[in-house]
Amino acid sequence: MNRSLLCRLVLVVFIALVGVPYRLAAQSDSFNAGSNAEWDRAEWALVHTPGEELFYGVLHPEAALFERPFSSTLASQEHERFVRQLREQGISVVQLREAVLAGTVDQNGREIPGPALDELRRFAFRFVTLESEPPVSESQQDELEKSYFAESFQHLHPDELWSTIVLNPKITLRSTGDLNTGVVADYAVRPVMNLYFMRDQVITTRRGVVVGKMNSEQRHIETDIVRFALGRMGIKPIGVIEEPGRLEGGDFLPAGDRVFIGEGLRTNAAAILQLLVADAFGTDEVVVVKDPWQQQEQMHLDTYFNLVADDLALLAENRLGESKHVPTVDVFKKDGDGYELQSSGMKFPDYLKSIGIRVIPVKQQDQLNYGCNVLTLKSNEIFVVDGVSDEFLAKLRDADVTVNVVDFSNLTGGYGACHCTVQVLSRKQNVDGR
Ligand SMILES: NC(=O)NCCC[C@H](N)C(=O)O
Repeated sequence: MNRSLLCRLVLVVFIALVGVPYRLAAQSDSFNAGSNAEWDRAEWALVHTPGEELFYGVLHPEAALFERPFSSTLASQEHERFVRQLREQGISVVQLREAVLAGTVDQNGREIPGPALDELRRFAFRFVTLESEPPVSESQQDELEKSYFAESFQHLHPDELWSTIVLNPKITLRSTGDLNTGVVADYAVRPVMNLYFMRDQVITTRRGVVVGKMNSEQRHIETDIVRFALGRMGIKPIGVIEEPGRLEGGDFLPAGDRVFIGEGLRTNAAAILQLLVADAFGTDEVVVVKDPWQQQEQMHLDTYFNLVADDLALLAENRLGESKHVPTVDVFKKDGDGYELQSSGMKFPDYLKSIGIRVIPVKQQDQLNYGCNVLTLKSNEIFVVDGVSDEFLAKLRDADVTVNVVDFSNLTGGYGACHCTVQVLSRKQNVDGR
């Protein structure tokens, strides 16, 4: 059986077995999210300046999926400066917190009663857990939650609802018998300390936003938060990845009439199949970059590869030549309503050459210092983090790339840089079509 037939058969069997696991819906008119190519001018971006949730992460970096110890206070300050720089570049930056709290507080910080606040309160309530030690029966638990606890939750200010969402508190009650109020609690939190990596919870294709599914336990609920925020912004996702799919935004790069999607440590074939079946990319070609080297320091495609212009890319040197870490590509082509597998197994650098993309090789030390994780503002203009070598910066400038250097000394401690921290929700297509 030839490959294209096999691929079609897989799609047909998949749909027959599980249905189209993917809800396509029209986008709201109020905000047109969509990104055609990584080198188009960035217009709107969603970010999150880390707050109280990051403090818990820096207490034990490895448990938080972080690279090394750093300060959460200094990381927040660096992020605020970065947001200012993005705005100076003309990008409309939306803070996740502002989107989540939209319509619930006035200019003086007073809460605004109404449907928006009710919805936020209901949403935030899902992020808090109440238990008893020793455990009580289900009906007693219900009673605990529905009456006293739910009532106290009604008094929380939107700021506290936000804290509930990012800290995920768990309260365990113990009786103190007749002493004082008769009860004491132990408090635990499961903070969303990786939330500032706003690239990862969703992908923005030329058709709109798709909500992903995070691979790690620490990041699971982030997609719910971002989805809620998008709703507040009037953005209706065109799809949501379902089990057993895993999709993280760092694996996705739109490139005009094709997209690159990494299949590796964080994103799996099941998610890519769902995206193909639903035509979520809306492109003629889908290039699946299969990573033979799955490890945390190059967890996503955007940690070792990036696009700076329609004919210029960055690629980690240890993904080139005869290295055993060279990825291969599966290339899918649009055929009628679906996609068919056109080729499989070509080496990624050879494929890039075949489509006219020049590669700037990024030395291992520069890759480790997040040299590939640049944010492309428009064709041939990028943000890169401080700490990469002068040699690398010179190579970029020799290739006519305008480079804006930003200080991420603490932020990179979380294992990511400029690209990882920004979800570009819309880019303006270049007039000449490039
Ligand atoms: N796109 C990216 O490469 N994001 C970086 C995510 C870092 C985060 N600590 C993680 O391991 O998921």
